[in-house]
Amino acid sequence: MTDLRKRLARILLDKSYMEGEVTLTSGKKSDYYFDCKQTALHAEGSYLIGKLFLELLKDYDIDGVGGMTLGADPLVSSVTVTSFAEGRPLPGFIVRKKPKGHGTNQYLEGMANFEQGAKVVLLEDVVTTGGTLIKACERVRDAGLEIAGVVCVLDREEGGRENLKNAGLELTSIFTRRELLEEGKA
Ligand SMILES: O=P(O)(O)OC[C@H]1O[C@H](OP(=O)(O)OP(=O)(O)O)[C@H](O)[C@@H]1O
Ligand SMILES: O=C(O)c1cc(=O)[nH]c(=O)[nH]1
Repeated sequence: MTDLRKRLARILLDKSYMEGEVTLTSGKKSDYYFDCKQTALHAEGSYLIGKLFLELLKDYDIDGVGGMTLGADPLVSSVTVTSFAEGRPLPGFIVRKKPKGHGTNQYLEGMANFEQGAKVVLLEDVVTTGGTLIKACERVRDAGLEIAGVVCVLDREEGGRENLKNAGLELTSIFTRRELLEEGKA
């Protein structure tokens, strides 16, 4: 797994890291940004994310994974495909930012693969304040699922872990920002 982490760190730093002033989802300003989708939609990046998330999930007794669109969409697919290939099939679901508005008018997509009370882990690409994950968790609980954990590719170490803890959620990450920069150097 060390080798996989190193390879993922290189792709993240190469494809996803950018410097320059940006406004974040929370409205905060930052002088750097991780566009994680560039890595999650890269062939090897997608493979590595699936493998490393599954490794983080190996001790979780869960029925599936999900996450808030759009960042989590490719992550959910990576994990479902990899889980099948590795003999531990985990279905996935996606949480919409707004209810569909017509047809089923639902927030969650993919629910035919889940029963009420199913235990799930929510996936996230980048955590800054944790606000997106907290909102996703509310919607998932409202739909009758149980949250067994929250995991992300990158924890920017800007208070998200603490905010999630205050909301009763323990964050696990493939990388903290510090770890990513260390791994990328070595
Ligand atoms: O921890 P937070 O402060 O909530 O910030 C992190 C969120 O911000 C980004 O999503 P964005 O809102 O840009 O939406 P997108 O994935 O639809 O592009 C990212 O994908 C996370 O979901
Ligand atoms: O906080 C955010 O909105 C955010 C930060 C970041 O580095 N990457 C991202 O996709 N969102």
